[in-house]
Amino acid sequence: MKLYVDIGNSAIKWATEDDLQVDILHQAESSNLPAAIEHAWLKLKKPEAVYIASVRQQDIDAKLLSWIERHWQIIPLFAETRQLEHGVTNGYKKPGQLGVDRWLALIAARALSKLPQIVVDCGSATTIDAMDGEGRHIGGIILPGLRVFAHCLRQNTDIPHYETGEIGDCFATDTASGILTGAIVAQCATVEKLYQTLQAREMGDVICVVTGGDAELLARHLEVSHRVVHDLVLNGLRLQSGQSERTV
Ligand SMILES: Nc1ncnc2c1ncn2[C@@H]1O[C@H](COP(=O)(O)OP(=O)(O)O)[C@@H](O)[C@H]1O
Ligand SMILES: CC(C)(COP(=O)(O)O)[C@@H](O)C(=O)NCCC(=O)O
Ligand SMILES: [K+]
Repeated sequence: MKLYVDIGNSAIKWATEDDLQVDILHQAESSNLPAAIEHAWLKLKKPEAVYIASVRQQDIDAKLLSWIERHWQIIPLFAETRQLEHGVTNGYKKPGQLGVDRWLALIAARALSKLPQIVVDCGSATTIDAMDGEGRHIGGIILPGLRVFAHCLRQNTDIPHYETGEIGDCFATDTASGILTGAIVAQCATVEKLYQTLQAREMGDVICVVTGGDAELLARHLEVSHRVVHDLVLNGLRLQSGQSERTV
């Protein structure tokens, strides 16, 4: 059994080879590792290999690494951002600077379609990357994710306490809804802008793939056609680890 692990700034996600065949993804908060995974991982059959993609600090990775060594006597392999892999060329000036989660999402997206693509990952940050029909990553942007967006406002203003908001149209009529709607509208409008820019550049069809913890929420409000793929990063990790492409 192979275990694939994606450590983001908010959540740790994991899946076995079998889980990925049927789009199952498990998750826990990534703030308290390894305690957050211990209960679930102790129930797993001992894996023959563990592959990790992490955008967290090295001491967090190190704690998980020693848990894995202690319980399963194996040393996990860490994914890395590359210059060229699975038909995708990294567009960053310094390729290694691109987050490994973004890189893996790109190679998984390329395995899904050879059309030009916008790849959106809605997590702690929302990243939006563009890739042309030749698999060239053109570049992308980083926005605060939906939660961070609201958190930033609370941290930097004396905005009075507010309850949960709802999204109606663009014109919210209470504080909570104004903040939530602001975050969603800002992100959707940005995705749409990059989509249209790529469409004009490529002069043809473009597809949009959305992943990450807030994918469904954002997707509900996106006006461009799109597809939600929850396990995009884990599928990229699986590809980098040497497994063949899967038709998702
Ligand atoms: N059950 C859930 N538990 C925690 N966060 C969730 C859940 N469902 C959706 N979310 C949202 O997903 C976000 C985390 O998404 P994720 O892609 O895992 O982020 P990251 O890769 O940065 O860890 C959270 O900020 C939250 O808004
Ligand atoms: C942009 C990110 C913080 C996103 O992290 P996430 O929301 O998945 O936790 C991460 O991909 C990262 O640290 N990237 C390095 C900088 C870059 O990609 O340019
Ligand atoms: K992200």
